[in-house]
Amino acid sequence: MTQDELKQAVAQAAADYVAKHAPAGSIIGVGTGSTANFFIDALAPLKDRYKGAVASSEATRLRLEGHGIPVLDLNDVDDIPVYVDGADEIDAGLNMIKGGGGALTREKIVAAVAKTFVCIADGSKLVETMGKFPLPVEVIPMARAHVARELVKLGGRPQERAGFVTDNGNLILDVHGLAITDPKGLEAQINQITGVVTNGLFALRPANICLLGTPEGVRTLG
Ligand SMILES: O=C[C@H](O)[C@H](O)[C@H](O)COP(=O)(O)O
Repeated sequence: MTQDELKQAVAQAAADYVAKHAPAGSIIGVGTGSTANFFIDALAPLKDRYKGAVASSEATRLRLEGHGIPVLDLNDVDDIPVYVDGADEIDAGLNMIKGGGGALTREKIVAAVAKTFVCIADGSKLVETMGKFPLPVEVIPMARAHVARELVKLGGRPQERAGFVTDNGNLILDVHGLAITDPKGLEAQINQITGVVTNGLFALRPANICLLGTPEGVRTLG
């Protein structure tokens, strides 16, 4: 199976999960990225069952609207039963690195509201120790040099993502060379650096389940 076929399989499994667990009339949280895009396509046939979706990025908003799925402002929503999103890396504890597409902050906000976070990923994303994928950190532009110096003190090699601006008007530092043995501790520590908006570790709010695409079928973790 190709990587896209694995992503499609987990996206369909997530749509089936939503159909089973999100009550009719509820609002679905939708992540960002290539795997989340397959999920949006799989969700489209179910759209009349739900009130709409909350999008974790402008790209996701456009794709949802392209399918005729109403997109709601998170400030008008109290309850998101299920949030579905991809990951760049995930470990056995369902901690994740996210933000390869730069949408980490809005993803973290939607995930904070959601009751259940369903991570969808092809098998290549499952790792023993996270950190091979450079950790994205969203930074207020005037704090770039200060935050980079602080990240070096933590043992990382930050690199500005060239020419990239987040949906929130900020920049991304991708931090190379971290072996993340304490994901919760590192997530909290990086978020303490003045000028950091948030970082791509999802360990303080990990996924609740992961639907993992393998050539043998979709495995459920968690
Ligand atoms: O900012 C992007 C998101 O965190 C994505 O969910 C993550 O990068 C995974 O993307 P993909 O499904 O394209 O591998």
